[in-house]
Amino acid sequence: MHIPLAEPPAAAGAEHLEQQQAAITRLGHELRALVEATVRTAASADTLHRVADGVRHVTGQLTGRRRARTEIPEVDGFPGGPRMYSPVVGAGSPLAPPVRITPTDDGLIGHCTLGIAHEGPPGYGHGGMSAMLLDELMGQACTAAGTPGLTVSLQMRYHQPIPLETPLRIVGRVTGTDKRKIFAAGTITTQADPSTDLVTADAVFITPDPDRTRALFPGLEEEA
Ligand SMILES: CCCCCCCCCCCCCCCC(=O)SCCNC(=O)CCNC(=O)[C@H](O)C(C)(C)COP(=O)(O)OP(=O)(O)OC[C@H]1O[C@@H](n2cnc3c(N)ncnc32)[C@H](O)[C@@H]1OP(=O)(O)O
Repeated sequence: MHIPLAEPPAAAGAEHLEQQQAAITRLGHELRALVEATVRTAASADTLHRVADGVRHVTGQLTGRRRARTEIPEVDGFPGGPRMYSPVVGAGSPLAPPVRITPTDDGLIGHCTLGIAHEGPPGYGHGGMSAMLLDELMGQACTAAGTPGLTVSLQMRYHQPIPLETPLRIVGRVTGTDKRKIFAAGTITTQADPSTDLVTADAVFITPDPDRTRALFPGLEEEA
């Protein structure tokens, strides 16, 4: 079983997928604005109840077919393609900052800004968010290197707090491989001061064997 990295959407239907992705991105943007307003507001209880009623009404409009748990959305490519609903990079996810990733000669660089919704200590990023950002960047670096894998070990080191509302730079790169094991490293700095590490991480990823891959991801299309 050979699993190819995801290709961009085929020409037929590409326009439909682009329209879907644009709409998903727009809704994600509005939802993130709602989340930001929600965690910052000092509105009265009456107002909060009224807004909650409105949100419940809006949620009720997302009717129709719902995707199954293991289904890969048509707008996504896995592994190696867009992940519209990822809690890290997904433009459609209100949970995601979202991180924008670009390749480099040595791995991947991600850019994002964390908001108050990602707060741990007052004014600073939640340590779990840092782990999520680095896990994603290192995981995607494995995929970009042609060796996609699942995290089996994640070692975090927190050197300085991550400032909120400050553009961040997240680096992920593969440092070695040993059969199905891929070793990776990552750092978070501010964009303004990329030489001062705020958080660093080392991780081990494993490419599941073909039987495990089929069992874990039944939605993956196989290539003969
Ligand atoms: C192509 C298919 C798609 C692939 C996937 C793509 C995903 C693309 C997502 C990209 C973006 C997501 C980025 C976020 C990444 C997540 O969030 S991943 C989610 C969190 N991780 C998980 O849920 C993984 C849970 N773990 C598992 O399911 C199983 O451990 C795995 C990964 C399937 C591996 O199981 P296994 O194949 O039975 O592995 P096993 O034979 O026990 O061990 C293999 C080798 O690794 C070693 N090993 C095992 N555990 C460890 C460890 N903790 N430390 C060091 N070595 C270890 C073993 O000693 C063994 O070594 P050797 O004896 O061969 O030298």
